Amino acid sequence: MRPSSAVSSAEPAFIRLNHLTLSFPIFHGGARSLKKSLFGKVKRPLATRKAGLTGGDVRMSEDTPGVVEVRALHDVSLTIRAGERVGLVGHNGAGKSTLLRVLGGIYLAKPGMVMVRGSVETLIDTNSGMNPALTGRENIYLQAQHKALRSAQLKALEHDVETFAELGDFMDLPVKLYSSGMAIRLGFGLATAIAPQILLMDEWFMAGDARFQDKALTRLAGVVNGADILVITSHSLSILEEWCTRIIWLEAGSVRMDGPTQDVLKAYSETMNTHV
Ligand SMILES: Nc1ncnc2c1ncn2[C@@H]1O[C@H](COP(=O)(O)OP(=O)(O)OP(=O)(O)O)[C@@H](O)[C@H]1O
Repeated sequence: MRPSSAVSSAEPAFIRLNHLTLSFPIFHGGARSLKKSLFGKVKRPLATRKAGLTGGDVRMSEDTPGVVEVRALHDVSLTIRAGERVGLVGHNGAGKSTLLRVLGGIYLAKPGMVMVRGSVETLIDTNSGMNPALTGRENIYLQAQHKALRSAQLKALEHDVETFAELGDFMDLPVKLYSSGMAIRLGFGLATAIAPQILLMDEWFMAGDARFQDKALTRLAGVVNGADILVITSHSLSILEEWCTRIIWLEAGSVRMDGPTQDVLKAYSETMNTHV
């Protein structure tokens, strides 16, 4: 099975976010010492600190009194249409992975704030969509079941993933015994076997060994060509330059710049260079 044909759908893929804000509560009112150390001296949200360094905004919740939260995304509005290859950049903790997880339905946002149309495949967590108690092969069968593949398609999927992942005997051992690199091989092979309309990808796939990275990039090219929309987060500007038509630069959970790849990467690099 070649990773090229997108799952057919009557309508082109489409993503829209409307004023999306997403926060993680980090402790409740009882934990006074942490609250005191965070807010005791400044008496105002740490959001007022110099932006663009690390993490989202640590602040007192406006909705739940006494709760401190990390605001990972703040008032993010954007539209991504079929044919766009979007890269997410930003400092550590800027909100890139959180945004990917929202688009992948892993974090739930309020209805009306997130609209995703089209089949979605995520390359976000090494084990996402896999049952660690099952063998690699059984996980392939599980995916085939979810996708309602017929017997011949299942055989093709099994052959394709097995050949790509090169796990040898481990294909018939439980995934929980795999190293992280081995889990990536299987997860990547499975997620890229049938191109979705929307591919959401974190840079973790680069964690494989050098040979795997070459194979992964070749395979990915097929998937990207088959998918309507790619959203990828990476700290590698060369990968983003190569793969993306548009870059969204996140800073402390907000969109700082959104535009053509060259323009945004230039501005981003200049700012990053002045921070070091
Ligand atoms: N499950 C969670 N619980 C609490 N806080 C979280 C959680 N996930 C993310 N955060 C916080 O949300 C903010 C954004 O994190 P996120 O992982 O989206 O950043 P990122 O841009 O992907 O960073 P990196 O480049 O380091 O991978 C960070 O401040 C992080 O501490």
